[in-house]
Amino acid sequence: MQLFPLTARGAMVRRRGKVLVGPVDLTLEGQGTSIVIGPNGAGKTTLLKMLHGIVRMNGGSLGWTCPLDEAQKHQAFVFQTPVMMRRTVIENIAYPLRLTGTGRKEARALAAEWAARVGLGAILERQATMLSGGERQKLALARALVREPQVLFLDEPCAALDGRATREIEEILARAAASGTRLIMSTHNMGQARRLADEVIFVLGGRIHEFGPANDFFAGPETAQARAFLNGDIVE
Ligand SMILES: Nc1ncnc2c1ncn2[C@@H]1O[C@H](COP(=O)(O)OP(=O)(O)OP(=O)(O)O)[C@@H](O)[C@H]1O
Repeated sequence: MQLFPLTARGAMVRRRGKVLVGPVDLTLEGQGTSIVIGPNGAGKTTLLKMLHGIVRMNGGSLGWTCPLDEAQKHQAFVFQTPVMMRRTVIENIAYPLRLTGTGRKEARALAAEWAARVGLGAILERQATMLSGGERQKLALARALVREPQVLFLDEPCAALDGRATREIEEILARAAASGTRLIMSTHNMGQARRLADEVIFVLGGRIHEFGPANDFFAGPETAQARAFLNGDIVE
């Protein structure tokens, strides 16, 4: 089943009387990698969670080509600081499959396969809570990808990682994208945005300020705010 396009119309998240995101009008097609950028506090995290359907909206609508609960089954989300279960690496990766009814043996076989793909094949039996930041993020990616989601949302997955771990994570993401997984990801790292983006969503003050092909955006943003942001100026 093809979930896309994802369509947001006047979508809005408000908390304590303050608009955090919106109104957002956006249509995302089923191809490529969308990178969400913007200043601190612009609403990137809230936007991703809203699109994924895990924050309550206070207005507008969000729709896939199928009902939201059906669409949920084909989506995954990787958080900036993923939570590890107090179990082994392989059990953490197998867990989402077990939840959806896959038998133990098959779940473990698939988990081992994904662990190897993300470079954790040698530490299957290690306690996940003992992993380094980079290893945790790789585990989180394997745990998300093992379900073969159509779309993977990622919120700053490399924020706390060193260069090497960042490069390894980018390689995993590039492979996922090449095999057809739709990525929608926020980052503070403009180098990373340029490397991974097919399309850019520039968020400012909770709204989508610019949206379009990454090449166009980086070659010549349309608005003064986006130009200033790319220059490293403070943008409010
Ligand atoms: N549940 C909440 N209640 C009230 N305010 C919130 C809530 N969640 C987020 N905010 C505020 O909403 C704004 C947007 O937050 P969000 O985390 O989405 O931005 P961001 O662009 O991801 O920021 P950063 O780049 O710093 O991670 C911020 O001012 C934040 O403090």
